[in-house]
Amino acid sequence: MSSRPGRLGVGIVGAGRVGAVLASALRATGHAVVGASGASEETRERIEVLLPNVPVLDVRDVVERSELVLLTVPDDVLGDLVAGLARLGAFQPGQLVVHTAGRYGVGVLAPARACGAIPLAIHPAMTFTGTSVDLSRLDGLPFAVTADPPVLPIAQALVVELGGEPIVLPEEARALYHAALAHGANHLVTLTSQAMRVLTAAGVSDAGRLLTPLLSAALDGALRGGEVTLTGPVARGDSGTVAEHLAALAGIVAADPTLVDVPETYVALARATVQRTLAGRRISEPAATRLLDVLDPVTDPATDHEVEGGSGTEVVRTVAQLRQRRESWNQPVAVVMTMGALHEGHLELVRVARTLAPRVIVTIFVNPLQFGAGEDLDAYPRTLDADVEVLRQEGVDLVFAPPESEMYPDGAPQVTMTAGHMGEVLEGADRPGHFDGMLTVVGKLLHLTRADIAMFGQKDAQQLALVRRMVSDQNIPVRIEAVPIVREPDGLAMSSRNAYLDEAERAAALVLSRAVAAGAQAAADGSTVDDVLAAAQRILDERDRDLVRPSYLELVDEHTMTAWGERHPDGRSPSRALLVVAARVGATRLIDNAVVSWPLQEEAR
Ligand SMILES: Nc1ncnc2c1ncn2[C@@H]1O[C@H](COP(=O)(O)OP(=O)(O)OP(=O)(O)O)[C@@H](O)[C@H]1O
Ligand SMILES: CC(C)(CO)[C@@H](O)C(=O)[O-]
Ligand code: BAL
Repeated sequence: MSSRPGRLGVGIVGAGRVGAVLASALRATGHAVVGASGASEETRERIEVLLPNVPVLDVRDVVERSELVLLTVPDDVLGDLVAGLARLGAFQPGQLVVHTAGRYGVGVLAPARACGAIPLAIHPAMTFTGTSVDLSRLDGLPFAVTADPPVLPIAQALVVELGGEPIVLPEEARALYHAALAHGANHLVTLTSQAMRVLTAAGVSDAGRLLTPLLSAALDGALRGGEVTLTGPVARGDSGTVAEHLAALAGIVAADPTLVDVPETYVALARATVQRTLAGRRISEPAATRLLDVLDPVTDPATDHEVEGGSGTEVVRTVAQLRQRRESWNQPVAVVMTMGALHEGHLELVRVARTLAPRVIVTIFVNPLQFGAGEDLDAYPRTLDADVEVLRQEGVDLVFAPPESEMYPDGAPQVTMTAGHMGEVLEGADRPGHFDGMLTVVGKLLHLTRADIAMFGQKDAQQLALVRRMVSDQNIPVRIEAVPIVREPDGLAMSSRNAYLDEAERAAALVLSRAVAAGAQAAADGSTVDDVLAAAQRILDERDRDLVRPSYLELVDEHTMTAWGERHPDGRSPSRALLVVAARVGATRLIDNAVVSWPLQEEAR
């Protein structure tokens, strides 16, 4: 027991790093350490070094012999230990029972309190090595202190005696307090070692030396000034750089899978950084959206890696990643360009592509350039996860699903494609600029994928014709393959926009496929151009006029999109033409068409 007045006999249960250091500090202030318990060899050694001549006793003896019991066991065993000691009757009235678990207040000591002991919780906000080096760290060190109000001064005095600075915390704040400390300190270690591992992978021999000034300055800045001291690509809204980082990190993970935790952490922290810089109004909402797009889950190179390893379908989000994958292939490549929300029509393009080339790339990008003001850019269905899943089942090699910032890093491009007159008729008349935007992105995607073959659906016939024309006018080295329209069993041409239709609209929409089918039948029966149009028009006239507002119904040349009547005012029939129709069904714009061909004798007429 204590030898000098006011000094206490201190017992220490679980002489781990913290316990041994605190007990040693108490001893230095004149308290007697009457016993320590510790099962492991390491603990015993620590007791010998930091607490020489202190007897190693079993737990119960330590508690029974001391006026101040320091419980420094792991958080998870503390509750059971206290309850067990209480059951054994080891605690005494008036005894100070102190624990040092950050996460708990004094509630966990309730069984000791029930025995008349005085429960106190003190937690040094420090990481300890368990050696004498730690003793100097106690000087001025903040300690969280929790105790019942009447005995709070005892806990505070104890901390002051240890050289620390007591910071009083209510019982209910302890878990948050401890979460904040663990997040800040422990995760800082994880983060720093990740940065060191990546630098080592980049060939830097002394990563610690390289990082020390920067990380010290960053930490110092953050502690003094908070988030406003943030620098770097997120704070600048530089999504291109972030995308480049992700691509580079994906590269090192492919070379060394033990680094797989790094891109995951990068993405999580970059997301949080975006949110904070946005909240602090340091970046604009569009800049934040661009950054978050780049950081979308599938951008996570770790996920890419899994996808690649798992099934052979890889999802990439950046131009750099696409180029890297593409360069590793020597075989012919077919590309299927889509805006996602995939359906059987798209899958038919994929299936045909697979028969034409050993490698298939599918691009998924809702291209803002081809949407006019007031069109459905924002509402356009985006179902990336489901799309990737079906493409995986189709055995697609690569899915390129870039965020907008990858395709247009500087916003809308300055130099673009122009469709010319052919882009101003039919769809182009209703959607000014649509085909310019479409051709611009198709051109880019052809360059990026360096595809040998590109698949386009006959459903978007004017698009198909324009792409062929661009490829020819611009000498782009690619073969364009058209795939016939895939229809629902009742004839409706499949389209991602069909998802917008309600039941009544869905039924009313059938009038489009029925109209072009009627025209095609009339041509097969040998009718004149006018009669073919009239047959289609008759069906269109039967439409539900509240729901269907036709935009055009025309017979055109499938390569030039010029109306057949314009070219042949005499009404002579061609051998083959395209019957195209468009209408708004409710608020949804739908298109359809049919290739119509006349019997040979009609052609000769
Ligand atoms: N029913 C279909 N049959 C054949 N090809 C199709 C069909 N639907 C779309 N495609 C083709 O798939 C490619 C990608 O088209 P997109 O992603 O725009 O789909 P969509 O269903 O046409 O969507 P939207 O609702 O915008 O018309 C294009 O080449 C398009 O012609
Ligand atoms: C070809 C295309 C993918 C370009 O955005 C788009 O117009 C489409 O989905 O048809
Ligand atoms: N389906 C063609 C692309 C578009 O409508 O924007």
